[in-house]
Amino acid sequence: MKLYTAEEMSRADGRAQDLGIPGGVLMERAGAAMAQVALERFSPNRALIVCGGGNNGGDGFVIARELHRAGVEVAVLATKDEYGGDPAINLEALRNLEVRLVRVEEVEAELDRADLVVDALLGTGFSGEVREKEAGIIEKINGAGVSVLAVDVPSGVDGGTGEVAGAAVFADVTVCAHAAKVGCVISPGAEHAGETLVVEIGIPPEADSEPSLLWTDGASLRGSIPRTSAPAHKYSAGALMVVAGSRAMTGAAVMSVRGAERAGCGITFLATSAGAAPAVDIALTETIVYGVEEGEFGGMSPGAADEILGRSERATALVIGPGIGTGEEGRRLVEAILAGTDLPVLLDADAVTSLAGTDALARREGPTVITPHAGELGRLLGSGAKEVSARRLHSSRQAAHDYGCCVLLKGSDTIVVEGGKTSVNSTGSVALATAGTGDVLSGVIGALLSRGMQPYEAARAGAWIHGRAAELWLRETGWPAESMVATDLFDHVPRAMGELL
Ligand SMILES: NC(=O)C1=CN([C@@H]2O[C@H](COP(=O)(O)OP(=O)(O)OC[C@H]3O[C@@H](n4cnc5c(N)ncnc54)[C@H](OP(=O)(O)O)[C@@H]3O)[C@@H](O)[C@H]2O)[C@@H](O)CC1
Ligand SMILES: [K+]
Repeated sequence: MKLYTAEEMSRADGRAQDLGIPGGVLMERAGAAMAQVALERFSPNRALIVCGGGNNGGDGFVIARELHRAGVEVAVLATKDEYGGDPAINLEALRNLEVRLVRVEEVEAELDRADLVVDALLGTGFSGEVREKEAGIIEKINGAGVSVLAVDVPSGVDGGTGEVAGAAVFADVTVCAHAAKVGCVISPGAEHAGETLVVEIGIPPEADSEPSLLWTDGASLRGSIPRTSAPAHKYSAGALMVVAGSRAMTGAAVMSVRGAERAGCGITFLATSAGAAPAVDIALTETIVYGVEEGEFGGMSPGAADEILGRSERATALVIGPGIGTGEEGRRLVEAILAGTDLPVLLDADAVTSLAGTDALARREGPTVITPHAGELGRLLGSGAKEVSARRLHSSRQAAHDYGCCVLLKGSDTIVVEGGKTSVNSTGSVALATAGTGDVLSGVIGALLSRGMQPYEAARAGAWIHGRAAELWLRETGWPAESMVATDLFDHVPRAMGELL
């Protein structure tokens, strides 16, 4: 699937028109294809088409004409007094056909009778906060409990970022013209979009440009995972040092290491607190477990950094963070390890949190991936979880820029950013919203780093494999998503990875 921002879409549209394809033709094809989706998905009897003053509204007029032609009883709200260009032409056709045009005061009554609303109020020409009049219409649509098909992007969602500053339509299906709009796949816009579909509208490949955001699907990763070829030994297949766990959190260490094993590490080492080591050792048959000096709170003490660095001599990458605990000791330990190695490092969970307010990341020259969720990134940036959740694309890009590392922002729309590159992951399930899945992810990406993948590619691939493993578990068990536990992922990580080879 191709992802376009509003600017990229309007560039492609402009180039198509420069090539001699009239804008009206694009609008006609968009509207006709979207009407077809409406008919197939919803089999409506009575549809209300809500049309704004721009080309999104113009698409809506075409949809209205097509639904009318198919025998659907159609009512159209046109919010602008005077239309111009292609929308005006299509509105005129509706008048000639005597399609019912309703006033904004009649919207509530129409919503009561409709079994489908087509939201063609605002498209890619919108950003910021919806004005009062349109916000009122959006609230009525959301309150009506009627199925909603959104045209191109749910009205009120910023098509280029997924940000929602005020009122925004909640759609069941969003049908995008030519390319999926970024705002439909990044939260919170993604939750407003429902299912996102793309229809062709006649823009030729000659009009396309390289998108600034990549959709991480299987095809974009196939062949990127290094294979172990003969002659191989356990170190050449990837040797990962995992620095994880504390007395209170032994599971995090186990899950990170086991994720790494299944993602193909030749050998795994674990450094954990001396108190946690015996329990962890029993759970990790294939791993070399080092119980290191323990600090005050049952975690590893900063003084353990030298031993950990020494034990990492034969490692090809490190994972630091799962279950190590936050606080002063954790911070000093992480800083000391980072200062002592140029190996590729993945920092997760507590390690990310503990680096807030330090320059340890910005100073570091070795390849680095951080894998925070919104709360952890909020603490790191000093902006808070709410701000990160509202501006996920902006926040992950800011962190990648400020800290000069690869950032993987977890969520249903996992975003990976490094330098000028940004991607959004395509796999996953709500099943992953359970304790320990993040630890597994750190191990999977750590393994890929240890096997020689570059940070951005390792993070993209790891996120895809992790999400795909959850999908495979759901498919195989048929169990409710809520019943999955993180350890269920282990058996499915290899199969997910197998799909990329
Ligand atoms: N071009 C293409 O590639 C193709 C585009 N296509 C379609 O066109 C769409 C893009 O059309 P677009 O550019 O005309 O903008 P659009 O989304 O209709 O928004 C403009 C309207 O929004 C209004 N408005 C703005 N801000 C507002 C606010 N805060 N609160 C309230 N209202 C606000 C603004 O009002 P104004 O400020 O002018 O009074 C104006 O009326 C695209 O999504 C796709 O569906 C397809 O037909 C095929 C090819
Ligand atoms: K819309």
